Amino acid sequence: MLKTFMQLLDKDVAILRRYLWLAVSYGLLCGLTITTLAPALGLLLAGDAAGAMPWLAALLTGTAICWAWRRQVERVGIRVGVAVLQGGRHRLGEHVARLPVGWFTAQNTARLGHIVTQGMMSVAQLPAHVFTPVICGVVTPLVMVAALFALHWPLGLIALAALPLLAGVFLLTGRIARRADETYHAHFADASQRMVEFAQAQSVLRAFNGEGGGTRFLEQAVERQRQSAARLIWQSALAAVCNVWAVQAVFAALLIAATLWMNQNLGGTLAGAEMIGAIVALLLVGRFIDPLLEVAGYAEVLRGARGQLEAIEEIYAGQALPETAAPQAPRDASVELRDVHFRYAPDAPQVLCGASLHIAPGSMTALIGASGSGKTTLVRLIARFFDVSQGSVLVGGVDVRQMSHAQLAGQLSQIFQDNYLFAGSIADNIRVGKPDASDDEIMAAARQAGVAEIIERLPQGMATLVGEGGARLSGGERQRIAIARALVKDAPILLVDEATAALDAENQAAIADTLARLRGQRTLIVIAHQLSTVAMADQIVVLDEGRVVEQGTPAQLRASQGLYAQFLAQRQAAKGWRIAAAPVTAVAASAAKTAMAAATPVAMAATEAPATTAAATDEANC
Ligand SMILES: Nc1ncnc2c1ncn2[C@@H]1O[C@H](COP(=O)(O)OP(=O)(O)OP(=O)(O)O)[C@@H](O)[C@H]1O
Repeated sequence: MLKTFMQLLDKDVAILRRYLWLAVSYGLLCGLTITTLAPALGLLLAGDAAGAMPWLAALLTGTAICWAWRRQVERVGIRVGVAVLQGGRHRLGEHVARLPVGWFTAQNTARLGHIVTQGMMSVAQLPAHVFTPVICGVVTPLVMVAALFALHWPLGLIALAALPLLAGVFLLTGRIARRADETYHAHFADASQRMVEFAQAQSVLRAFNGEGGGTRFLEQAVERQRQSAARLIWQSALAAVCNVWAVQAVFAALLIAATLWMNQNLGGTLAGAEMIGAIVALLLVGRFIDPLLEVAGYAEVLRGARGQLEAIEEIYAGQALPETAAPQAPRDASVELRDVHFRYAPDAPQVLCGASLHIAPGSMTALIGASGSGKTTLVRLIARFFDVSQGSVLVGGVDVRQMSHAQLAGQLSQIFQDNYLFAGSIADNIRVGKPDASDDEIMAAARQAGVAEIIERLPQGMATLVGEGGARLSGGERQRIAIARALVKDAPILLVDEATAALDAENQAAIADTLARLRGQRTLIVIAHQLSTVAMADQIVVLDEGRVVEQGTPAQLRASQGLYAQFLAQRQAAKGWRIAAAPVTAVAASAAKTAMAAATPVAMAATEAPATTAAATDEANC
């Protein structure tokens, strides 16, 4: 628990140490103050009021100091909580930002959301509201054990033996409810994820609702959450009752021992001082039990918080991609893959099996292949979303693992299918590519990406708000803004996933036009879906089952009668198309026209090639 707190606080950890020191010394002070009751009461019962005065004065002073000390403990506890909320979220965010993109599964994303919104708040409240009474509830009885020993050693012995016994009971009951707690949190995260999915997938759900409940997944998740919540409540109540019973059992044992001692005195065998001692001991027993009851009451809260802290620990356990201590600057805008093997997880099938290719600076490369052949994975590896399992990826002649994150990011711009627009204006979203871009630069990128035509139609132009995730725009408009954002960055290498499936012909043409304009200015690596794009490439790379099976100019591949030539022939047979080996400028100029006229994606053709699935792409195939 403390380790996670220290991780969250990092440089602010000194405040946690100060808090712990204050809380422990507060517990000690409380214990010492309570024990002054013993001589004070003893002397008063013996009729020595004058002798009791210094002890009563000590009791009063101790109480005043305890009160002031407690205020100080709480103040510092609140500062720890504030530091957790302010710095902890930030540090967790920094850690998560360094994790490979593969970490962001739906489950991890939901868990992160739950931690940042709810978990962090509960954790931040712990020092001020939970740790103080718990620390005090552990330290104070320890001091009182010494006092009980001094009064009557059998009582001290029972009290001492009770402490590890109670700790054992608390741990046991904590373990019983812990599994229920873990299940509840897992189901809570799942239900939250399903809720978001439900909201986002309304169009799909409504389209299929008649067929019998697309909401089934959400209903099942909510039901699982309800059941696990009921189990958690039941088991938590049971644990709380067991804890209190255990403390009451200790109280009963001490009471019996003290009463027996008193009975002995009533029999007249012991002196009056002993009798007074027994009465004082009874009082101390009561004060010994109070803090323990408080700890028992907080055991459930602590267990719940432990679940949150463990979830934070799991996030911290995610391994960031290693950064080199001696980064090397890229020499040019080339890209090279050398015998790259890759799988998404140790037990997952191999996705790339010895892929090698070289992309010259300033050239345009079209990646094509059947669905699942590894095109997106290959591009992700160039951007170092993950590290290769074997082989190497070089950007500008330098292994991406030997470059700093900033150096690599400075070389690359990306336009992927899942381009996300932030809630803000069109200009804000374009500026994400280059935060210090001038208005002229933003406008130039907007023009280049065809955004200028969009803003002309909008009354607020560049200041138009796009909504969360760009929800107020069409798929094509979002795509163009994402292109402008990538262009304003002005990186020498542009990675493009030509997501045209959801775009209309006009937008497809705009994208094709943009690519044509950029040709020769940057190194373009395009997962090509349009035959027009493929045709304007300097080089085509055909992937099949994670391997580069063909590589060359469009003319060379047509002539080689391989996979590329096959699907070209299929397309031509189906549509009567002809991809002319026209000069590049002519192709570029006709790109928009081609896309408008035919718009048959390469991916479609590629799916007609021998089917490739992740399951088929296993070790044996590599
Ligand atoms: N995050 C991931 N975790 C595990 N496996 C993945 C992940 N992303 C992709 N895969 C698997 O890797 C294989 C290659 O996927 P990839 O997306 O690279 O193919 P692709 O050629 O781009 O396909 P498409 O044209 O359909 O987009 C597929 O079998 C896919 O299931």
